[in-house]
Amino acid sequence: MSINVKTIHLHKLKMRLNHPFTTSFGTVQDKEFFIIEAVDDKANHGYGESVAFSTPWYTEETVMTTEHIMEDFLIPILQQNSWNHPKEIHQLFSSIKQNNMAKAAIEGAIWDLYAKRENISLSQAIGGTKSEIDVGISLGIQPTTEELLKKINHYVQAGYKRVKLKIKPGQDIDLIREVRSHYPNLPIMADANSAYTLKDIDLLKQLDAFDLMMIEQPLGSDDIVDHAKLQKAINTPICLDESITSYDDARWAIELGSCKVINIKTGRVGGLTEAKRIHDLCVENNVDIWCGGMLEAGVGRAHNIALSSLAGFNLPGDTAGSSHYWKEDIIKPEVIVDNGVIHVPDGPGIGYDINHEKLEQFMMASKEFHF
Ligand SMILES: O=C(O)CCC(=O)C1=CC=C[C@@H](O)[C@@H]1C(=O)O
Ligand SMILES: [Mg+2]
Repeated sequence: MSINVKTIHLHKLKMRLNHPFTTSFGTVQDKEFFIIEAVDDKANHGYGESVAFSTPWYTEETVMTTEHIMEDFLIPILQQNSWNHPKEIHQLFSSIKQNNMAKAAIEGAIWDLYAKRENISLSQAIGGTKSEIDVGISLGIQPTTEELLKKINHYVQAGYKRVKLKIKPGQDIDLIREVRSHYPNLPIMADANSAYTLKDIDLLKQLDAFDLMMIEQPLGSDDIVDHAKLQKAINTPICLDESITSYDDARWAIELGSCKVINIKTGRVGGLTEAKRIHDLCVENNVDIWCGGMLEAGVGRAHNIALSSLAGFNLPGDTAGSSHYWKEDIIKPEVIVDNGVIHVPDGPGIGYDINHEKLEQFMMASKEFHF
């Protein structure tokens, strides 16, 4: 059955995070992004969310490049070509290089629309089987170690299954040692967001003493060669984030031995279809996987929950509850974490309703494109 899209809306929103999020390369507090709303001939509404930040510090994309690519290239491709299933969209968009977050935002709205037309959940539509997913918490760099320990305590009490700490040169070994001394058995991981080079190998070797679950993206954001050298030299498993932007990136990294874990984010890899291919590849090769986060609002979070319901996601993801990020989210009900677990919704599509009042409240602009 073909999907007869009538309109795509690009709603631009701005929402303020409860707490500024600081990494090795900057701080985010006000998040601008797009909610993509695709409407079909039967008045079904599918939703996607763009995850690029306002500055290109995580990948090359920004809120403005996302808008340009969606409006001037991706939506016209959908208007000018015939297609029947969301699985075809990643291939259809392949004439446009990179710009994966723009592609994922549009493809995500079409996946949700498809699932709603079929009256199945998004999880079911992509082949998910889990009814519950385990979640961890990602804590940005804090002003003091006392504040970090206070936050860790809060999330450990709430049942989160692991804690991810952001590290950077000067705030690494001592910080991890301190946290580990307070929590001898807590599953802890560290994310460096590319803050180190191979010259730091002796320092990175010291991490082996703290029994970390993994170290995420210690080296260059597009590197897999130096990561392979580092993985041979340290026991701590390396998890790649920024370096994996496609199925082929994952295949090459696995072949080279650049990592033992992959963090899959739909935005970074261009959508759910590619994310699922990477999932399948990791399962075949016994590579551990978990679902990363991009400080999403409710729509993006719901997509992450559906993705995490695929059987191969064997480690807790960065999909914390709505209230960790926002005073009020744009979905109803909000995402609730119950003792470290999220129950995967089984209603049609993303399984959460849009809170239209909140959507309007946070909307800065809106454009529509007719088919
Ligand atoms: O809670 C989340 O959504 C995860 C937050 C998080 O760790 C990240 C979000 C965006 C960019 C990065 O700094 C980082 C990551 O690298 O995984
Ligand atoms: Mg990361």
